[in-house]
Amino acid sequence: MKVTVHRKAHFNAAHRLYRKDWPFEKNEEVFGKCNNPQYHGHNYELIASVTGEIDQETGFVMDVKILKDLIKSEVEDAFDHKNLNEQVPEFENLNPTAENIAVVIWNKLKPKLKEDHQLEITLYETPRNFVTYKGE
Ligand SMILES: Nc1nc2c(c(=O)[nH]1)N=C([C@H](O)[C@H](O)COP(=O)(O)OP(=O)(O)OP(=O)(O)O)CN2
Ligand SMILES: [Zn+2]
Repeated sequence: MKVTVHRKAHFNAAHRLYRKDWPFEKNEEVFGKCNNPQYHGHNYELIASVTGEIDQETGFVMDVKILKDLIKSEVEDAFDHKNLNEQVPEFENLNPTAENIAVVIWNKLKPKLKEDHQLEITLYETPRNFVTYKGE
């Protein structure tokens, strides 16, 4: 019997959507206002969902306090109040779209979980735009 534990978190970050190897005009055509060199920010809302068997002794799939601390050390400390393009090494050559941010978060958290735990990341970039990634 598998159960999923969810933990919500948030971080604020600035970004610009563009490719360094494209001319400004092409970035403008593809990414529009998100290509503004002045950057813009989002209040990202994150949901990390861990699925696994309930431990019969503790009754936990995973202690949520441990998940909370992992999200803080791996995501919030790294991304909160940062310029993703300029200050977060993972995005030096990776466009910080919601899709790519979700994959980066999954890659940071998954190795910290038990091997038989599945992880799904839900990332809201705005209240109406969100992505999900579960490592497939
Ligand atoms: N597939 C993606 N498309 C877009 C992404 C993304 O990460 N993945 N990101 C952006 C922009 O960064 C930004 O999120 C879009 O802002 P905006 O269009 O203003 O979003 P809103 O939800 O505020 O827009 P409403 O029209 O008010 O719903 C663009 N595309
Ligand atoms: Zn944006």
